[in-house]
Order: sequence, then structure tokens, then C-alpha cells
Amino acid sequence: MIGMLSRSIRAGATHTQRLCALNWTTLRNKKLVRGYVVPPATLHLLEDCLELHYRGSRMHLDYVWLRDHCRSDSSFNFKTNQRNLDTGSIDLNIRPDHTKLEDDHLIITWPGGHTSNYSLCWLAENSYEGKKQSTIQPRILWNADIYNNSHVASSKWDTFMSSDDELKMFLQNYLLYGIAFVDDVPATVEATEAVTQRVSLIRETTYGRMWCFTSDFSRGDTAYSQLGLDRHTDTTYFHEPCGIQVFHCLKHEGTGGRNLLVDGFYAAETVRLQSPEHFDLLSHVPIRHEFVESDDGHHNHMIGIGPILNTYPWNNEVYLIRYNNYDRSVINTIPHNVVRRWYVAHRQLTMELRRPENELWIKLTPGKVIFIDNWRVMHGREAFTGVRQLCGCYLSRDDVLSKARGFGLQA
Ligand SMILES: C[N+](C)(C)CCCC[C@H](N)C(=O)O
Ligand SMILES: O=C(O)CCC(=O)C(=O)O
Ligand SMILES: [Fe+2]
Repeated sequence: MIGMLSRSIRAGATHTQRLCALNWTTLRNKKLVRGYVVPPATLHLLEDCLELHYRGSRMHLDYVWLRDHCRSDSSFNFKTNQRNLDTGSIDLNIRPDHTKLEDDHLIITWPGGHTSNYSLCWLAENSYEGKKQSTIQPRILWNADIYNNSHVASSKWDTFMSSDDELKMFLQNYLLYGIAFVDDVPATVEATEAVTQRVSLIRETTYGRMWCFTSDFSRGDTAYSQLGLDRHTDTTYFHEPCGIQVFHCLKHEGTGGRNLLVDGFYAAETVRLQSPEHFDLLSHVPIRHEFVESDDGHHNHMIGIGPILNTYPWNNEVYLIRYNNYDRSVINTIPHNVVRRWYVAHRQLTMELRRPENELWIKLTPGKVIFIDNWRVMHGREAFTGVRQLCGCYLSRDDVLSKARGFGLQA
């Protein structure tokens, strides 16, 4: 399992990306890369696509796709990175009039005279064959030992607020592990908001923008009690669950109240390895989650529908887990001959999520702000006594990933 996980990390930079980074002028002259002879690129025009052999990969590039992805000035706006070309105007039976390979570029002349010029590196990087092999987001999946032995450093408030290198390191930790910490934050809602905004935009929800809650049952949800909460992800009842959950415990005078963290993707990968058919059910059967609240001040009825595990179809990478047994709603979207199999699959995932060795327990104290990837890492809480006050907020995932990409991180 661990071997597999580290492969997924190394897959971060694809074969083609690494090759493209080399100096090809030298290579063309020598035709030799570290002892390997580089075969020249070759082209075959098939009925509906062009077959390109380049640096060890064989790609099939559909003619309509090629015309659609033309990067000439009239087809593509490089200032805005948007397509100019009207895809609706491409002849669906289009075929090149003429093709040639020149200086690691493919040049196509289309009927009517338009010319397209594609770098072979770009094609390799953007072809289906290239994408199928690469990981969208490299991650280090963990159980308690793996996480603890990684000795992931927390950021400190001062450096975090002033240094971009520190923010980049924080984001890298967050992307790899799905959790990241900032320490020594002043124990106020304002400072929590500031530390959060350093990362990205706050996502306002029915709970507010910044929320501060205690066990006062002010809302129709057990989070607002002293009860223990089993591992779960939040806002499963949104079609797009919140991307990040931020928690800062401003005060706790009493006992208990530790938080539990479990890497949902670690558990999901174990299920995939042991019972691919269970993994398949969990990633295809749509399930409803629901939040119904009706009292004096609050009227909410949220419904979110989607499978427990969400995967990219082309490379089977998991990108989102919705797991909240409290908020899971009536199952009426599955025929009876599938229901029991789904429960068996769900039980297996639950057992993996509940293995004690997968549980990371932490006591949040004033000053320690945790960012949790709510699409990946479950959180829970131990029952507590006394006054416990937690503040925090949600972030939307797109904005956080965009920030990370801005630092050159793969996300
Ligand atoms: C975090 N905050 C206390 C504001 C909201 C808690 C929401 C809890 C809900 N059952 C869910 O899982 O989404
Ligand atoms: O009280 C806690 O530590 C967390 C409760 C919870 O699950 C939530 O607010 O989403
Ligand atoms: Fe929660």
C-alpha cells in the first residue's frame, strides 16, 4: 500500500514533463538521452484521427479535437487564455489537407488554408494518453503513524502572515496531507479571520461567514451540543461540499473535547485494493444528504446528491469523499438488489475509517488553527464537559487550489 502511495507522488511530474524540460537542441544533435537513443517522432493519418508516436508514447488525436485546440492567434486568445474559435463551426468530418513534423512541432494545413502549429510536448502533455497516466493532485495518504512520523511542521502566526515562502510551504503541506496548522494565532475571531484570509476567500454559508459556536443548541445540529461526534465530513448536503474547514478553539474549561482526524482517502484506497467491487459501488451509487432546520430564526432545507466517493473517470483518482452518517438522508435512489451490496461496501469503508491506527487525535488549544481538507479528511469530536468555544469558517476549494497553483504547486 505504501509503495503504491509513493508511486502516486512520483507520478506528480509526468514522464513527458520531465523530458520536455531537457534541452532538445543538444539532444537532436546527439540523438541520445542518458544512453537511450531517442526515436524520431512519427505520424500516421488514420480515418478519424492522427496517430502520433513521440518519446515513447503513442497518442491518438482526433481531427476535430486538433482543429478545436488550434493555438493560432485567430483560434485562441493568449492574453485571456480563452478560445476564440467557434467550435460549432468546425466540420465534424474535417481532415487535414497537409501535415508535417518540423522542429518538434506538428504543422497541419486544413481545408480552406488555415494552418495550426502544435508543439509535440504540448500535445503529449495534453493528450488523453498523457493525462490518463498522471495524477491531478499528488498526496501522501496517512494513518496516525505515517502522519506523526512525517513530522510535518506547523506554521507560526508571524511568519505565516508575512512570508510567502511560509504560505507556500503551508499550502504544500495542506495539499499533501489534507491538514495544516498555524500556531501562536491570537485567540480571537478577528485573528482567525486574518489567518484564513491569508489563504483564501471565506465561503459564507447558512452558519455565517465566520462562525463561533458553543454547546448552546442555537442551531438544529448536534455540533452545537456537548455530545461526541463520530468522524464525518461537513456540508455533505451541498452539491458542492465546502472545501476547507477552519477550526480555532478559543476557550475550553472542562474535560474531553479532543478532535479526531481520519484520512478518508487512505481508507478509500484500502477498500479499492481489497474489494474493487465495493469501491465501484461507493463511487457510482448516488446518495442523498440533507439538512432540515426549522425553528424561530432559521429555516433551511439543503439537499446534496452524489456518491460517497467521487473519482475522476479517466484516471480513477479519488477527489472527494462525502461521509456523514448523521446527515445521510433516505436512500431511495437504489433498486433493492443493490441496496444490501451498497450497505456491505459502506460497512467496509466504515470499518477502515474506524481502525484505531487510522485515528489522529488532537486537542485544539487557543492559538492553534487547523485547516482541514473537507473533501478528504474526516473530523470528529470527543464528548466534553464545561464551556468550549470554537470559531472558524469554511473556504471554497477552488479558491484555495487557485492560490496553490499561483505558487507553482500541483493541484
Ligand atoms: C461548523 N459549524 C458548527 C458551523 C457547522 C456544523 C455543521 C454540522 C453539520 N452536521 C455538517 O456536518 O455539515
Ligand atoms: O466541536 C468540534 O470540535 C467539531 C464539531 C463539528 O464537527 C463541526 O462543527 O463541524
Ligand atoms: Fe463537523
